[in-house]
Amino acid sequence: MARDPVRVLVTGAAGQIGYAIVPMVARGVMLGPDQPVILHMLDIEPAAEALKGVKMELIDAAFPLLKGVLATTDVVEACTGVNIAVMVGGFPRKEGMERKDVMSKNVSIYKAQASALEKHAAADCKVLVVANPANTNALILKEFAPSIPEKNITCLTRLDHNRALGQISERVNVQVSDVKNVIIWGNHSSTQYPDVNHATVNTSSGEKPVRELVADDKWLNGDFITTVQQRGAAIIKARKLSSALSAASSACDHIRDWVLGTPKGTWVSMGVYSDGSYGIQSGLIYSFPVTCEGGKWSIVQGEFSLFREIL
Ligand SMILES: NC(=O)C1=CN([C@@H]2O[C@H](COP(=O)(O)OP(=O)(O)OC[C@H]3O[C@@H](n4cnc5c(N)ncnc54)[C@H](O)[C@@H]3O)[C@@H](O)[C@H]2O)C=CC1
Ligand SMILES: O=C([O-])CC(=O)C(=O)O
Repeated sequence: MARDPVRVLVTGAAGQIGYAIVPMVARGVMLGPDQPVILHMLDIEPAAEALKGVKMELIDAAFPLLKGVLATTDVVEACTGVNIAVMVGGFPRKEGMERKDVMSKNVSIYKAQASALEKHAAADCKVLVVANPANTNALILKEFAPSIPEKNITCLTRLDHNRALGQISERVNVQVSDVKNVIIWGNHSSTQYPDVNHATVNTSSGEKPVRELVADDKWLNGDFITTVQQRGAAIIKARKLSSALSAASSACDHIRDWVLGTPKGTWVSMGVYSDGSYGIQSGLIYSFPVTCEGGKWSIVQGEFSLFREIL
């Protein structure tokens, strides 16, 4: 029997990440090849024409899984009945800025959109905040939408996680799909801590620790960390625009694993509300290693004595 479509909201849909992510959602990259979707796309009035153009292209692409497209500048209409909300709307930083420098502009958007989501989204709506500063925007959304369960509000640090996997795969010269269990701790900002102390590489003779294969602690404790922390700035310097295709792809990874589950023995990094694990203040939105099952995430516990020492 055909499945009911899932309604996926993308805010800021006329922007760079929006333009990259909506075809991914429509093609099944986010929710799987058998899951029909209805896209709700929100942007603001000055981008209304561009948003119309994105809708036209989605129709022209004739995606078999795409069962409807709503393109609107009305936040209530956009949020009504959505099961998944990917919150990209906001302003990106420019070269030389930190992500917190867009805080005053973007935080007010999340305050305003929280109540529309709270009142009009489906009761079990899963929310992913992408717009920067992502942890803060998610925290604001959580504070201003108190009836959305805390567990349903997350932010994107999967891009940092994927960047860490990419750096290790380049360094050891293995497929990125053979590297797993890096961890991004903290904020999606230059203060994050990319941790490879429990990461492994799948080799012909079994799983080997990343530290053993890289065999260069100076690099792992130095340039590796700063490269991941500063990758967003490096992309802005090179492209004169912030990362978009990798952000869109990582946002799909985040939602797919949350909804469909993480593979056995694998964890991923998600910005989630802290329950006090690892001594992190309860209620903050913080990136932890998580596993997902049955549409729920859980913080991986008890494996990381080394991280405790760092703290
Ligand atoms: N968490 C992460 O890993 C990443 C986060 N980002 C952040 O994602 C955000 C979007 O980036 P881009 O797509 O490159 O920016 P963009 O400027 O290309 O697109 C943003 C879109 O949001 C729209 N917008 C502005 N205010 C809005 C509102 N109140 N409601 C709905 N839409 C609104 C704009 O009109 C624009 O179309 C930025 O804050 C950026 O820093 C970017 C890359 C990675
Ligand atoms: O660096 C930025 O401003 C965009 C972003 O969050 C990233 O690429 O990680």
